[in-house]
Amino acid sequence: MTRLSVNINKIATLRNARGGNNPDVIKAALDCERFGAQGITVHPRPDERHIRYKDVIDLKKVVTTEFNIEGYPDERYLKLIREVKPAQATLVPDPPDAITSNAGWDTIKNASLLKEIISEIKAYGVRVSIFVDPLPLTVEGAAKVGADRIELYTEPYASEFKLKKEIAIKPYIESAKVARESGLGINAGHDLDLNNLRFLKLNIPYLDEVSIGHALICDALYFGLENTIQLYLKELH
Ligand SMILES: CC(=O)[C@@H](O)[C@H](O)COP(=O)(O)O
Ligand SMILES: NCC(=O)COP(=O)(O)O
Repeated sequence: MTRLSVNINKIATLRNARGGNNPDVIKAALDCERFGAQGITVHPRPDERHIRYKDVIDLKKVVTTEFNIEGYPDERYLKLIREVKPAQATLVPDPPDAITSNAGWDTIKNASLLKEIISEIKAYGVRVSIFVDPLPLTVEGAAKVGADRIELYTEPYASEFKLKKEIAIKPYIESAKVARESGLGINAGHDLDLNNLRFLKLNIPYLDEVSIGHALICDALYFGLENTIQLYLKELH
């Protein structure tokens, strides 16, 4: 079964736009779970443009599905992981000024950094996933640094999907095969939506989890949050 983890960053974007507490991020997370989400993902960024570090502490108290915290492993992120001990920490190589995530880790160049950080986080009993491009050698590198899972960065798939989906999916099939042979779990995320999700799932049926935020929250503006979550779940079955 492929779990749907809803990334609620953009709920926090809307909340922060007016400085109050509407929409309420905690309520939105609980509603996502009530509507069928099998996980909640957040990506607190250093500038707190959307999810704030305090949101993460508050969410930990109420989230009952898998809590996945994404981020660059700087000291503030590691302190948060130590304190919150989520089900999963997803390490992303984003610089602080990145408008959004736009690349995976170079698991060969960053091997010693990742090895040290991953063993620290795993010592807290937290599963570690690392965000990677769909490159077989990079995936092998993820296994060598001790990751439990990879998260395949799916923006290239999403942008090429519209032109030639059979070509767009190929590196992901290859990388998922290497991941499976290396004993890694397989997550995927970034720019997944109602148009491209089913084809990804059909071609990587053993996908453990997809984390979806931007497109899902945009869809919810038109279809409602409950209906939208159900629509995304249908694409995974
Ligand atoms: C790692 C990943 O792909 C998502 O966390 C994405 O970075 C969402 O971040 P924003 O919501 O800030 O675009
Ligand atoms: N890891 C991907 C994620 O959490 C959400 O990415 P997006 O759907 O907002 O592009």
